[in-house]
Amino acid sequence: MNVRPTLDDVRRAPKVLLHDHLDGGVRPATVVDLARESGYGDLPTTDADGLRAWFEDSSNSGSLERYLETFGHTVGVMQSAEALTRVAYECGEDLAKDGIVYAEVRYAPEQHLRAGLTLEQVVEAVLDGFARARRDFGIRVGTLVTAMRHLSRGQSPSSMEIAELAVRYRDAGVVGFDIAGAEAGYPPTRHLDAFEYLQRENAHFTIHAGEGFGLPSIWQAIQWCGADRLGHGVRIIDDIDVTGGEARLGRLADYVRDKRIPLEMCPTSNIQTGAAKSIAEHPIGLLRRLSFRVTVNTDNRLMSGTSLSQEFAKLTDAFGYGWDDLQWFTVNAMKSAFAPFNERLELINGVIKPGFAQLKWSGGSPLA
Ligand SMILES: O=c1[nH]cnc2c1ncn2[C@H]1C[C@H](O)[C@@H](CO)O1
Ligand SMILES: [Zn+2]
Repeated sequence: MNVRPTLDDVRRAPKVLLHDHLDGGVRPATVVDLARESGYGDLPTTDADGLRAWFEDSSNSGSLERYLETFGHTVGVMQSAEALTRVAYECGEDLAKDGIVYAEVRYAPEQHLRAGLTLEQVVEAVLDGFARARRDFGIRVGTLVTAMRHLSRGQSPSSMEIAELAVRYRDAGVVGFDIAGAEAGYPPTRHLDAFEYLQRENAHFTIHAGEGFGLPSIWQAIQWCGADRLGHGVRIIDDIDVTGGEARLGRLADYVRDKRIPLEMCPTSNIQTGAAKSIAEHPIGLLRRLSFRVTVNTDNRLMSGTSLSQEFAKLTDAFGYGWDDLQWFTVNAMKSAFAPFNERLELINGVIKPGFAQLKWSGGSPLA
């Protein structure tokens, strides 16, 4: 019997999330609280429901640059150690309640220095919030520190300083590094020194690439910078020719698939920024059929009004995915995580596979 999981079923499944921004997942009520406490006066409204709607509406422009403008408000209220710890703790709680067992959450430390915190204080405040969430909700969260790719060269802190931060805190819960921000006009190679340093240090990193810009960005991220994973990577589709019914892969797409380079796909976010037209037309359908190493992610739960379970439920509706597909995406994500091998193995064999087995045989609701 083929069984299609409902949203409630998906929530119960042990899931893995690799691409989620700390400043893109703040609870609207917390943004309001923190604005009041810190005297931040620029919020478009101080009504939490109104603010939730404002973030979602403002993020639907079809442009990555406009989408990114909304972060001014979340970053604006995350300028103290207390605020950062609270946001991280609540993030851990929300992810755990969505059934996530392992997550990697990213943020740009350089954006949280306005009230006088040092980079180290920012990192430690966030780690503290996630450590508390682990104690209270059992969820394991590794953090990625992000450098903003559009900041001018030579500016302080540089992407190199953020990379050094990742290495300094690698044994304390920072599992990797990332670059984010506007992609067009800001190629990954601007930060080559940081990526080369991380490679020499045997450290992990992912790069937002193939979202707001196409194949050259993906090519640079992999072949110049040595990215372990691609943030989004949706535009790899431009290197796949599907005319005539059979998919023909170009050299770059072939390489990405052959090397099992993980794609951190974020369907709803891609529609909001114009990287994909609709869920039904999202490249994830084809890429999954072609067995790329695809993972499913949220990107920014606040801006997209979403959760990982909702992303899976949308895909299930659009592509008819069943439990086997959901487990495949989840195991892909766990295999691709920056956590140590033993921890990944333990979660796959001890938590994910038994959890899905139980749901498959008892929890699923039969297809109508
Ligand atoms: O999807 C994205 N693409 C590029 N940059 C992004 C995306 N989502 C969030 N960001 C930026 C805005 C945040 O302030 C920053 C760090 O989390 O990363
Ligand atoms: Zn992102």
